[in-house]
Amino acid sequence: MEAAVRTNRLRKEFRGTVALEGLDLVVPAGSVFGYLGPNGAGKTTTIRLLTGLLRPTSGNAEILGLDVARRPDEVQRRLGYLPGRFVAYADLTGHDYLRYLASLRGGVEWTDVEHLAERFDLDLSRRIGQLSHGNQQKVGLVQAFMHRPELLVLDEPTSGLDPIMQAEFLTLVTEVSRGGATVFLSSHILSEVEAVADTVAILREGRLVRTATIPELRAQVVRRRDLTFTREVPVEVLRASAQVSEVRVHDRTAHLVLTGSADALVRAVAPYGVENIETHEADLTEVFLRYYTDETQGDDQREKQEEPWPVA
Ligand SMILES: Nc1ncnc2c1ncn2[C@@H]1O[C@H](COP(=O)(O)OP(=O)(O)OP(=O)(O)O)[C@@H](O)[C@H]1O
Repeated sequence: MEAAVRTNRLRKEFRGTVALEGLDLVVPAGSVFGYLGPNGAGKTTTIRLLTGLLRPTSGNAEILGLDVARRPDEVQRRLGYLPGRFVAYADLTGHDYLRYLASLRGGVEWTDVEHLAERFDLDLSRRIGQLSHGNQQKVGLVQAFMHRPELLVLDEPTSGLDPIMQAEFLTLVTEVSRGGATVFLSSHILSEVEAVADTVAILREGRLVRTATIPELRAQVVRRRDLTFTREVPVEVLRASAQVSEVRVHDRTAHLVLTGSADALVRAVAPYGVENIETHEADLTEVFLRYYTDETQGDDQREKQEEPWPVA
């Protein structure tokens, strides 16, 4: 598999603080890769290592087949990079600033800049210092995309954007990805990652805790139903059901984890007098948050700790 980004036991320590430990990442060329983790997990540190702005304590990173520490200039020329805190020259207009960057970089079609500014409803004639945070962020986005890079490394790109602009950004990511570019996207917003990413990596306390495709994570979403019966819970029927993987009983209510069809289950238990069905639709957020908080415990222990009802 061709990798746009590959890291090998990448490690970064800041005077006694280990920000990143033994990171082995492979980002397939042409993919949209979501990079997630709670505050302080090491996402920005990773991105600064990938873009050659920091030197690793040990290990290495390759971008588009180039060793970043050895060839930072070439890496930076070929990337599109949006830093987490985008700062530009406040006294320049968006137009003059982007012209300046385009002349430094070379290979920029000015019509691409104009189209991007139009898409993001960005007024290039205003001084950057007078723009709102969200509009400054748009200048950052335009400079990251304007030279049609093969790889985009974006640190919290939708920070400050309103929902319409967030949606526009996601459309742009999808378009460049269809065009063959790779997008490495760090984010706190799970829904946007879910909407565009093929693969996500979850980082916690400087370590990678999971890399998975969105369908793999979706398969972990637990569907729960609480069925209350008019008389005693038909425990054996529920346990024998192919639709159910877990049964806990409290009084006349069965708390279930569904693995199959809810309709089939309801038909199977209808003769036993179902009084009420409550649905708890979990979403991907629940899966992500499990990795953010206590992944080290593993699923078995978690189940035991969360057991508020007697197990049938
Ligand atoms: N220049 C630095 N000097 C000292 N410690 C640093 C430095 N940069 C980052 N750190 C530490 O490294 C760890 C990871 O920080 P990093 O900014 O990479 O996290 P993050 O995942 O990007 O967080 P956030 O989501 O809050 O932006 C933190 O403990 C942070 O305090």
